[in-house]
Amino acid sequence: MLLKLEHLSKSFGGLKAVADLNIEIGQGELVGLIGPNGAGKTTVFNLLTGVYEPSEGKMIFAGKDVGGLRPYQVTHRGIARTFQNIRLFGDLSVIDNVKIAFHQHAKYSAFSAILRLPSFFRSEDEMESKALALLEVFHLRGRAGEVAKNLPYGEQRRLEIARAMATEPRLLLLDEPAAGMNPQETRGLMELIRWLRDNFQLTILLIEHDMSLVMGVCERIYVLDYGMIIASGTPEEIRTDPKVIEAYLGEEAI
Ligand SMILES: Nc1ncnc2c1ncn2[C@@H]1O[C@H](COP(=O)(O)OP(=O)(O)OP(=O)(O)O)[C@@H](O)[C@H]1O
Repeated sequence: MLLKLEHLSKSFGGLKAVADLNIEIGQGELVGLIGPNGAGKTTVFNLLTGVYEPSEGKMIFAGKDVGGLRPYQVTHRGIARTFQNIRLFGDLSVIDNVKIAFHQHAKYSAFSAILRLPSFFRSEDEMESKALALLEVFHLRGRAGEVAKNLPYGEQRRLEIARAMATEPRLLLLDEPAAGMNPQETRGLMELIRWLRDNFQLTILLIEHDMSLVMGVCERIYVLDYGMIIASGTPEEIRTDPKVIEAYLGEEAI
């Protein structure tokens, strides 16, 4: 098991945003986390990445408790994320956005081996080649010199994932990666997510409201409502679960 959340809870004052959560994710799995607005999904990511400390419970990643670690320590352990609202260095070039992320990279990685690159980059040239190789993967190499904020929205989202990948994670957390994308961009994103998982020995946990993406790429799905898991299973099981339909999907989804 790569990630195990045991009785994880987070309270804000009287509000239990996450309540007694139990989640297990195996190496290489592609798992979805869905649920209505305010269900606690982003709070789970904030707990996992050290933004918040759990009120109760444990988070075991790669056999070690990551509860109470600072965000940079979590990155070093091999967990990376993207945000619901894109967070890039808008005034910097596309390639500089990636280079900055290299500085926070994790120790463990299949990344360098896959791109056939040495795992250490002593010179600026080496850093440049590694950044370009990564941009190539995300079909952004031609944009390397452009200012990040000038990219079309879908490309900014891809750049955000590229930056997360630059830290060489074992677990990638994607918070609404399809938000604001048109259907064609969403289809491209689905292919990219599958490709990343398959080629980087990556495990992916994603939050998403776009059901075509969730049902299309996830092998397993957890459904949160009021901080609690109300269902988990395959996309087919989730689609037809009466509790999920009532709390989230609505009758029209059937
Ligand atoms: N820092 C905070 N302080 C107080 N309450 C918070 C804080 N962060 C989240 N909450 C509350 O916790 C609950 C869960 O919020 P969270 O953002 O995790 O939901 P979500 O499932 O990600 O929702 P959405 O789909 O709208 O992004 C909400 O009621 C929210 O208002």
